[in-house]
Amino acid sequence: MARACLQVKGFMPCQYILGHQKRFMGSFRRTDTPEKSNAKSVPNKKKSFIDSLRIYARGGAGGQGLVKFGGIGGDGGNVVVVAKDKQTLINVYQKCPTRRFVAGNGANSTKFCLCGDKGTDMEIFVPPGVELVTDEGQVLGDLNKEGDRAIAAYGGKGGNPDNQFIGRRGDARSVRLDLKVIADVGLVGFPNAGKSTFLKAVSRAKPKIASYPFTTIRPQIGIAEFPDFRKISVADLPGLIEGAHANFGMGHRFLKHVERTKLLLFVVDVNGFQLAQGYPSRTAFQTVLLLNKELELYRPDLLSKPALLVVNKMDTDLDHHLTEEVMSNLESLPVSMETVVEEMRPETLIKFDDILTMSAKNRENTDLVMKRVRALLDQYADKQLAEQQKEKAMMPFDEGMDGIFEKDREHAKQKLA
Ligand SMILES: Nc1nc2c(ncn2[C@@H]2O[C@H](COP(=O)(O)OP(=O)(O)OP(=O)(O)O)[C@@H](O)[C@H]2O)c(=O)[nH]1
Repeated sequence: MARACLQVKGFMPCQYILGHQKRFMGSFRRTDTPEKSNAKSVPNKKKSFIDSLRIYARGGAGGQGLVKFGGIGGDGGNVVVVAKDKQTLINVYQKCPTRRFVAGNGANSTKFCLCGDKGTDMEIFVPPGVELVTDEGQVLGDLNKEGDRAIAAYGGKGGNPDNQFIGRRGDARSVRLDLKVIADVGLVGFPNAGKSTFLKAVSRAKPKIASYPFTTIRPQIGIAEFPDFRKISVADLPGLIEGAHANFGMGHRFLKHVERTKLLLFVVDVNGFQLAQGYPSRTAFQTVLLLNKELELYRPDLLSKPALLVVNKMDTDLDHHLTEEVMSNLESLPVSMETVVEEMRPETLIKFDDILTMSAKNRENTDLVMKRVRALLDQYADKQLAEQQKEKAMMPFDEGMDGIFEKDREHAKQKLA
């Protein structure tokens, strides 16, 4: 990717962008793959937020059986990860800095107690939104709401006739607890576009706002409340940069939070984006295409999410010249794509449900944007419900189909007779 960037005139090599971002972000280290980054990640004790934690989980060993009396050993306990509200990953780390979680062993069978007791499960409480992933990339579970559970490591079977009464060892593996923000709306944009300002305008959240890029280095969730008490959660996600899909500039750590939001709200600065002096300058239209491309290269299915585009900082475009330019370019897509270099062009274009303008700073049109967001969320929820009902009606394993199984049973009985 870095090489590809270099070949294009005006394209900033990703490592340069990264180097610059590093300066802005202080403690962030370069990571080429998420696995690598997490393999090394030991949370800084001073950090108040982490969105990924690698743990070692070992199930308890099975108890020994008693051959003489045919006694069965107890099964080893499991290491279970449980979603709990108000829990954080940093809590998990603070409670167990070694990040080693071992479940209890099953009890041996004795002549006084032929069936050994099962080992105690080890429970790890994590915040909802955590995904359990092994080093091999296997997803063990997705904990979306309080009470959801997944097993990180199974306990070994107790000794029994099948294993010659020798209790088995439990599973032992490293598991990554990957937290992905769950929100109705995810704000997506380049740094400095005004995402945090928008969040502040529509909710009571108090995100950090500054005129330099990468002010937001962790997702912030605000709740927008309507007069009829309807609430919509909005996640301010850290700004993306070119090459984020290839994990440049902590790209994956930022992009992963987009996955679980229901609607994507793209925020672009009408003046375009320039990381700093000496870096390539992008027009607002180019930033839309680049964001589209980053998402496409990271996970193409994200493009099918409901999406709204908001062109921000209208107060700075007094003669509306820039707004008209970006609007006309967006209207004449895909023809207008011919005006940008090929490397910026996405293969599949996001279908925006609407394109709006606002001034987040002056709170102009911010309510209108939220009203549109609400209408779209409702529209998509209705659509989803209708689809689910349609699917249910077509499913053979439905209540209405019990009769068919009944008929099958009757048919089998007749055959046997
Ligand atoms: N003139 C004007 N300035 C704005 C507007 N919205 C945001 N800004 C300014 O733009 C700068 C960046 O705003 P942020 O809200 O921090 O931008 P962001 O997209 O959250 O930036 P990152 O945290 O880097 O991702 C701040 O100086 C804001 O005051 C707007 O509508 N008009």
